[in-house]
Amino acid sequence: MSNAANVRVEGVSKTYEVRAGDDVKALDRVDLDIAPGSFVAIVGPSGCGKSTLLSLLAGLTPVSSGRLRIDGDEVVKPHPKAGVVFQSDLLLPWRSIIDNVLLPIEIKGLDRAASASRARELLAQVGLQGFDNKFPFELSGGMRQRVAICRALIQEPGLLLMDEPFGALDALTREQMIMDLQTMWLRLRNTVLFITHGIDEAVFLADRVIVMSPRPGRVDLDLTIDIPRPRRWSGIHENPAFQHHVRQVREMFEAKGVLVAH
Ligand SMILES: Nc1ncnc2c1ncn2[C@@H]1O[C@H](COP(=O)(O)OP(=O)(O)OP(=O)(O)O)[C@@H](O)[C@H]1O
Repeated sequence: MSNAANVRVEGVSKTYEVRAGDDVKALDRVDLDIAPGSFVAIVGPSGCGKSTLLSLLAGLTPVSSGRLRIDGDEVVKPHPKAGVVFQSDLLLPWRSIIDNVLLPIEIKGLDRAASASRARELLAQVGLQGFDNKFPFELSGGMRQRVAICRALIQEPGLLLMDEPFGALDALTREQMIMDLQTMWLRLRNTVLFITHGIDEAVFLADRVIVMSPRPGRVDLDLTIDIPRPRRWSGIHENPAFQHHVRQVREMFEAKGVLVAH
């Protein structure tokens, strides 16, 4: 995608002021420079500030200090180039599938009719042709999450921010979605920031895996994953490069006491 965005995180800290004297420091001076068109996964223990980082980049929460930039623009509100997918699909139950996908177009006051065929095309690409006029309650969890991804893609985001998008799915559906996401990204080549608890899905999908420390989150490890693409999930666990990178992440978690070695 020619509009793939560059992301810069410059010394970003975030403290939530819950009540006086009881502040929560979620992120501590995080620096990241994400090249346009790269797929970056962020893994880290629960509560280390992964979702916070994504929410800051989405322009939904202000930083406490430091600076975030998307294509050079300081992020102070949702950036027009960024699309977001959360763990829960957040579809509107009273709108049909196609109307859910077209929601961002309506919000931006763009021409709905002009985008309807693109919406159908996106739905077809994720195996949902013919579902346009169904409603969210008629779809499975995996199908709904595909719709949420289409809704983010309708704006052709140069930056796709994904917060544990497959966390709520069963193992088989998750596997299929991981493969589908790779296929989609190989076609679009936009910049993806993908947050996950799954070390295997991070190493499988990403060009770069960022490992964060326990709270307050900092960057502990920045790994380049150079396994050729397209990668195949079946058999990946026997791939020596894959095993090596998974081990590197696990060893960092063990060193930080996040995982206990047996
Ligand atoms: N709106 C908020 N107000 C106060 N504290 C918050 C808020 N959002 C997050 N926190 C706190 O900030 C810390 C980081 O939370 P965050 O959700 O970013 O972590 P995470 O790494 O995404 O966790 P998980 O992997 O469990 O989803 C946690 O201690 C959390 O309780």
